[in-house]
Amino acid sequence: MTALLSIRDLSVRYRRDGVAAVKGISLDVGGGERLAVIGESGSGKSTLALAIAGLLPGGAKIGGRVDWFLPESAGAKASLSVLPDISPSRGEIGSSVAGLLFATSKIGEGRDHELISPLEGEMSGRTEGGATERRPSEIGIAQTPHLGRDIGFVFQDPSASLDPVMPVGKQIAEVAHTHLGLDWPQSLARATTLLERVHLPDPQAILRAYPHQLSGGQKQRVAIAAAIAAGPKLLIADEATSALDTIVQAEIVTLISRLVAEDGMTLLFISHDIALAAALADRIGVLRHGELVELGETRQIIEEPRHPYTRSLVDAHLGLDAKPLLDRQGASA
Ligand SMILES: Nc1ncnc2c1ncn2[C@@H]1O[C@H](COP(=O)(O)OP(=O)(O)OP(=O)(O)O)[C@@H](O)[C@H]1O
Ligand code: NI
Repeated sequence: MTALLSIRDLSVRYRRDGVAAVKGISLDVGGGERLAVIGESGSGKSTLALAIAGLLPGGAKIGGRVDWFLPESAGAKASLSVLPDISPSRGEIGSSVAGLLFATSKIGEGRDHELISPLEGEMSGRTEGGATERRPSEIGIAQTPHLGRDIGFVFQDPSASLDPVMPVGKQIAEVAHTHLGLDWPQSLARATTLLERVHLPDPQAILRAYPHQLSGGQKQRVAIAAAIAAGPKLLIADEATSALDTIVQAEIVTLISRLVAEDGMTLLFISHDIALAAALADRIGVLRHGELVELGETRQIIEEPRHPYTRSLVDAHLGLDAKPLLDRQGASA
């Protein structure tokens, strides 16, 4: 399996004097694989996801590196420029959750050296006012991802990623328009197709609906449609089903699984729920207090966990529910 991205010795500290939220994580994510990362609240799952997507807040201190191996047609070559890049849109990303999915900024540009400084320095990507101080790249030819185009990000709360005053069809179409260069009628047609693909009833009506007119599950389907609208290589779902009831949760997991297979995407599925992770992942990584304590094939993690903590997660689940973890299937999506 060819790696899509390679994470080496990644550490993130939100505060200079604070403990690291993730510590020394090394991990390769293969192209087309479905990797779940599980762990209890506060174990660093979101921090890892945000670091990969280049979405950590400006004050975060990052060590280690993340290298991407995007196909020629996708990621732009890393910029070796050391000129300051003053980008207002980049500043917005740190401050606003709404619109992340639709961010048009080239968040990844030149980021291989910004995101992960070889020194444990301040993250240089977003200083106040959006000014960027560039460091010469350590990596040189590595390619860098753009949020929206190369990475689709689905958050736990769909309301946070959808604009409340814009019809959802327009929000999805904008992603296609921005990243694929489609004209507006083509972008709207793509939005309609995507609404069909996420199994929303009456796509023509939903196209014109506002987020508040949709249920939580429907909003999450819209958020997923927007996340995949530009055909990203990597889909990151961070607790994307946690706010939904069990049945809708299973439907959304099945939906994500189908879309990932259909589009040949790589999936990073973040969850505190080992059963959900087992239902769709090829491999599972277990985070505890910011460290990756175990990483293995789903079957090995469930049937022969090596780390005592993984074992306790599996046992705790089996104690609650006798259904074998590996035999679960999501409901139809
Ligand atoms: N913006 C932030 N500023 C300061 N500390 C933070 C910030 N975000 C997260 N942390 C801290 O970093 C650690 C890891 O948090 P993170 O959100 O990555 O965990 P998580 O596994 O995603 O948890 P959850 O399951 O609750 O979403 C926690 O101690 C958390 O309090
Ligand atoms: Ni989280």
